[in-house]
Amino acid sequence: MRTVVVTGPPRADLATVDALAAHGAATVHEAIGRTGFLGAHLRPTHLGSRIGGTAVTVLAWPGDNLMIHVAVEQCGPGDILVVTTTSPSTDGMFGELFATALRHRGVRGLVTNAGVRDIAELHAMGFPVWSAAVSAQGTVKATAGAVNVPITIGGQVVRPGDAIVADDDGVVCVARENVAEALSASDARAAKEEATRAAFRDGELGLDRYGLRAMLPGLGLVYEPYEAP
Ligand SMILES: O=C([O-])CC(=O)C(=O)O
Ligand SMILES: [Mg+2]
Repeated sequence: MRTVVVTGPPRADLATVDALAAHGAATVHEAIGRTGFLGAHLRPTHLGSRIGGTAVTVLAWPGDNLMIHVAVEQCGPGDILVVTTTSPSTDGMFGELFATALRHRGVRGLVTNAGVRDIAELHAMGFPVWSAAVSAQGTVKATAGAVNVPITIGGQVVRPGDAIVADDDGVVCVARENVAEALSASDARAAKEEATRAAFRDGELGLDRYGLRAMLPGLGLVYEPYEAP
């Protein structure tokens, strides 16, 4: 494979990405029409992080982390490194040394559908990582791949400079040209959910609030409404 390194992709506006990330992955995913989700197989190595940032993408060979070393130099403040391999691999190609180098450059986290390691150290550092596997298996540094080309994870295309929102619910990608629109849709969804939350707090049922009760007979559902004592 020919190595492709593109410097300085057009990045989504970071202030808008930050506002988007505050809504969290599930809200953003819903607000943009249930698209952009990178898949339930990507899990955080430790719970409790919610980050947003702009993607620097890596296409590496399985069992080979050379291109992550190449990519580190392309990363700047507000970026999130997003790594895939040319064929499936669970090898631990990223760990606390890379996290240390990325943090120095202002990178906010790592997303990969391959494997990572040094979980205790990553946790202690508070460096957020989402991966498809955890593995002590080491990797070589031998094969050229690509940095900052469009990649695919979970059927979702991630282009350099796209917005990434990641938290305990998983990872969502928003195309960089759609970030402002995604933010207003997420703001609207959050306002709607706040009103629903207040109604639920007061005892209103989803069956009534969403107009579902009228549908039930048509679905053949026979039920007795329950009157709480
Ligand atoms: O160096 C490696 O091969 C990956 C790793 O464990 C680290 O980044 O700490
Ligand atoms: Mg290590």
